[in-house]
Amino acid sequence: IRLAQLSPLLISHPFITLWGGGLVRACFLALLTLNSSGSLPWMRSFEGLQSVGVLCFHFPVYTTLLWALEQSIMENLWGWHSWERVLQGYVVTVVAWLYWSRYVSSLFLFLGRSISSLLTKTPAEKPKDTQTPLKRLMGYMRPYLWNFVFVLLLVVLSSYCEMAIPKYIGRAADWIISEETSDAFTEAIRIMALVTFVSAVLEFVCDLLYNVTMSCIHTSVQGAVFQAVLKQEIAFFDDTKTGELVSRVTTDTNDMSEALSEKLSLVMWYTARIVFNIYFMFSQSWKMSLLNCMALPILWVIPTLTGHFYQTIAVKVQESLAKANQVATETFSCMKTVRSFANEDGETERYRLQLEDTYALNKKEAVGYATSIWTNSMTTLTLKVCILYYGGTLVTRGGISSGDLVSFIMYELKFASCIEAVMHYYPAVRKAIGASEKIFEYLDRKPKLPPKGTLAPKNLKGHIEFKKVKFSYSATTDESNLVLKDVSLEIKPGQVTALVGLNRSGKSTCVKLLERFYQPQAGEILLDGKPLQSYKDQYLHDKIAVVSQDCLLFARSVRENIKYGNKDASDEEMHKAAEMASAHEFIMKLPSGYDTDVGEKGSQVSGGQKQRIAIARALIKRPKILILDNATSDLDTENEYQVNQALLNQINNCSVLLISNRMSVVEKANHIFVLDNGMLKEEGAHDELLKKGGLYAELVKKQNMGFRGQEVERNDAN
Ligand SMILES: Nc1ncnc2c1ncn2[C@@H]1O[C@H](COP(=O)(O)OP(=O)(O)OP(=O)(O)O)[C@@H](O)[C@H]1O
Repeated sequence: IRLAQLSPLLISHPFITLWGGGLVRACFLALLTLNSSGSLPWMRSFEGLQSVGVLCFHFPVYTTLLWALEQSIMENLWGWHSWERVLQGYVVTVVAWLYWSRYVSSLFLFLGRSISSLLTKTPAEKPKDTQTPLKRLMGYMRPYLWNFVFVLLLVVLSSYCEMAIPKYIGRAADWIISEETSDAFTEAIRIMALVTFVSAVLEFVCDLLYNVTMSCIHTSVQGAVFQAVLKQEIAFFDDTKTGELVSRVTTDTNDMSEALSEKLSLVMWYTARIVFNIYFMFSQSWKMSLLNCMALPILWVIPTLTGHFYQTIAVKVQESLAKANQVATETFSCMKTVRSFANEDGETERYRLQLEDTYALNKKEAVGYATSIWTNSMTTLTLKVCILYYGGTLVTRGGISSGDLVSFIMYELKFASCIEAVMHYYPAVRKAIGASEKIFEYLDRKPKLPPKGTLAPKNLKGHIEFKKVKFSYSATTDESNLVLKDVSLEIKPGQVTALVGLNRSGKSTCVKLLERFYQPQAGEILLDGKPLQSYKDQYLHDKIAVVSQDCLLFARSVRENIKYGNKDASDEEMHKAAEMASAHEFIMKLPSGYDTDVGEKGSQVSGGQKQRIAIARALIKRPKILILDNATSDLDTENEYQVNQALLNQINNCSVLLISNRMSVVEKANHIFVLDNGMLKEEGAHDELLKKGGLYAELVKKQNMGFRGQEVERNDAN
């Protein structure tokens, strides 16, 4: 190249050599890249070829720009093949490659997705797995499209007005320096005052409209996430911790909407200001503006890289915070257990360890933030010094007026602060988008439920049949994992059927299958001869009422708890249900009767009272099938017997499935099924089973012996 440059043909045309050399080098490298079998796939990609372009043409472009700015270019024209320049070329190419691969591609993706999501009519409720968080967010913004169009218009107008002010300051400065006519000065001041006022009013209206719109979007996203979580199958709740769910629905959506309402609006404002800033700068002095713009790519690369870093780290911080929340939620909800084991220090330690993890991630985040701010300040500072120096020389040469320089310096200062602001807020917006990924994960998750049923017959007999049902909580159907093994049983209409067995034999699992919380892996469950899944979900839950051992009450009044899911029920119906559950009497003695708040999880009432309220809650539905799964276990033997008897006597025309560990309670049942380790061992009436002398008889015997043993012990103690 050096020899060619010095040849008699080219020595008088250094510019042609510069550009021609770049072109030859680009063609040669591109050919090599595309034809060589050893080149890497990314090199053959569009980004790879772009990088070749940057490597070969950045220097001719740079030199030409310097020439346009009337700067000395002799050294560049004759020294572009030196090793320093070659090295500099590779450094610039690496930076450009990072810039292209991270920023430009994401910008194109952003624009493409934004436009397509705004134009396509796919409703936000029907997400596709491939949709990115950003596209999903745009989906929620679509109903407010016109609000956003109006906001954008206001942003443009107000930014234009704001950016016009330095121009009139420059004019006023020119008047002060020349002291010609006062008209120009007063006109400049008048226009300045007017545009300042208009800009302020527009900004106010815009902020108001934007924030109101964003709060609407926040509410709808939060509602949708909550609804999506509630729609999931029960197994999802078994696997996902409550703290994590709460964190996703509240903290994450709040963080996201906060960042999007505040930070995104600032990014929008400052971007519009940058655009008008550039416009006014070029109208003041295109040469100085060109110099200013040469620094732009460097100013953009930094936020892009830090933005990407933030996005990745934000997801990790969210996960870590969700885990810490889980520890806190679990500890507070089991506070009595924690206290009774005096394990406050243990729980504090667990929480501390989790917070340490979050702290480590926050430190990384802080390093990224500090680096981006520092590099940004350094670049803008250097740029300011260059502009002042170059502007000064232009004024002395008479290229521009002093007022123009004053305006330009003001534009330059604003430009720097706008770039700084975008750099500051842009990573936060990316971070919010990163955080929203997890939220949309829940929205996108399709519940693993069977197809919806359609049956809702007016008259239901309440006849249930289990036919060779096999079930395992894990996906595998290995014999060792099966909780129910070929269970066949029948609950006849209007009869009391009991299910007994040792702990963990699968009794409650049968109930969960009846409630359709899980699906059997083999066999089928029939209700009035039709498969259970062919019934409508709401219908099924109206007809089947379950009172289980862990009957949870909500932190609301007794009235609200009994009418839960049946808020239209009358007070008479509520009283009747409470009487049937032997609850009316004690409820009336509570401080505010039916309006007494039962406290969190029913902490303000005793275990037995809780269970009676839960029974009333089930009876108010007037169910066709009533399942009592150890529903009265918190009552003493005497009370349990009484409540059960009262219950069974009053319920007419209703199939009852009774699960109890007390044999005295089940002995009155019409039919008894005995489960052992997930298998049906025996069935029959109480007397038949006793005579048989099998597992049931053994259970009865052991319980009687247990009671007698306790009595003997008590007598001995007395
Ligand atoms: N959500 C679940 N996920 C995984 N395994 C479970 C789940 N619920 C119950 N199991 C397991 O299924 C088996 C049967 O439990 P199930 O609660 O049906 O028995 P049970 O006879 O009602 O016991 P108990 O009388 O103690 O209430 C047990 O081994 C239990 O650990």
